[in-house]
Amino acid sequence: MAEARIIDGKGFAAGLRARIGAAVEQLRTTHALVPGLAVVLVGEDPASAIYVRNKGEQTREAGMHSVTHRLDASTSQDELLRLVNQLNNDPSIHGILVQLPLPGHIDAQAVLSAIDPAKDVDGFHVVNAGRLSVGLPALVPCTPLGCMMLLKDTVKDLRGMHAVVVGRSNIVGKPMAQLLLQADCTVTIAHSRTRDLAGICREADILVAAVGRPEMVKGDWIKEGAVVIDVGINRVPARDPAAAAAGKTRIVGDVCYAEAASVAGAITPVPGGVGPMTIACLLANTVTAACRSAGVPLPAGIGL
Ligand SMILES: NC(=O)C1=CN([C@@H]2O[C@H](COP(=O)(O)OP(=O)(O)OC[C@H]3O[C@@H](n4cnc5c(N)ncnc54)[C@H](OP(=O)(O)O)[C@@H]3O)[C@@H](O)[C@H]2O)C=CC1
Ligand SMILES: Nc1nc(=O)c2c([nH]1)NC[C@@H]1CN(c3ccc(C(=O)N[C@@H](CCC(=O)O)C(=O)O)cc3)C=[N+]21
Ligand SMILES: [Mg+2]
Repeated sequence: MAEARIIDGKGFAAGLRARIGAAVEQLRTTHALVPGLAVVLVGEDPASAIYVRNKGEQTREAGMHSVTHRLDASTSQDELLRLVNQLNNDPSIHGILVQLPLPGHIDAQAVLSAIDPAKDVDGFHVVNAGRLSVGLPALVPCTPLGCMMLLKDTVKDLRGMHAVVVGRSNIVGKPMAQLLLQADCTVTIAHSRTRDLAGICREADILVAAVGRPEMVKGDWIKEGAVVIDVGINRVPARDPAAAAAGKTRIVGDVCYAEAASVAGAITPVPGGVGPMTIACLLANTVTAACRSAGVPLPAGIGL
């Protein structure tokens, strides 16, 4: 069997950002509309700090307005809610993202519920989750949206395919399953209590792994020719023992890539697969939110 086709999320994301940049330029010149994104980071989590910096840079590169609020880890829930409320009422801001995880003393659900659903570019508010599940226009969570764009680009006709999603979180697994269902896939959602996970995965034409366990999905869990979307971002010790001893790390997915690549028909790498799509879709959602708030038609080429 030939090696799997590598799904180039990094390249696809660069193309999407270019289309977003062109759309932003159009909105500015024809509607005097500049989409604005506010990212809120509470505390010092180093991984989160990198993503937040990338989000700010890529937002500005696309010609959008970008603000980042870095708050101390000791910030109270009330202070955070006040900031969210201020951003809800700021007409220059069309999208609000509060980086997760939040420190333990803050109720994340209370904060997410305080975001104006029209500015909820993460798509985590119950109003957007509900709209997605009943098939109304919604802001769709960025990671599943990005996975879906890659799938539609990879597979000609998704209808009737058996999609298995491993993971049922509100931010990845559940909305991913909703989007696959909307695309007429037959969807199985697996999780930590699923019996015979390997056997169920082996039935998948499309396998989405969003588990958070390094290289859990093995090559013999994958059907010959299946499309594998690896959402996992797991930091593990560097391959070189000396480097590992010095604390160096590398990133791997939830799928054992080396094994999977000789069985699958197509697969996303980690890094360079789903991750870059997540940030590009955040920019896309911000443009979508800005257009809806201004009553301007959505630009073509930046959605599903
Ligand atoms: N590329 C990107 O842009 C993004 C990547 N991620 C990455 O995706 C992964 C998943 O993230 P997220 O959904 O937030 O994680 P969560 O921890 O919220 O959810 C993990 C899910 O996996 C299930 N699970 C855990 N262990 C097993 C197991 N042994 N067998 C089967 N299922 C299992 C859990 O089941 P149960 O519900 O029963 O506990 C749960 O539903 C992480 O690696 C994360 O870093 C996340 C967001 C964006
Ligand atoms: N409110 C909120 N929304 C999120 O969307 C959100 C969040 N909180 N908390 C953390 C997770 C994780 N996440 C990623 C974004 C980009 C990459 C990414 O760009 N990855 C690159 C680089 C990986 C690297 O080298 O670090 C890649 O996979 O190629 C990964 C993961 C968004 N998340
Ligand atoms: Mg990736």
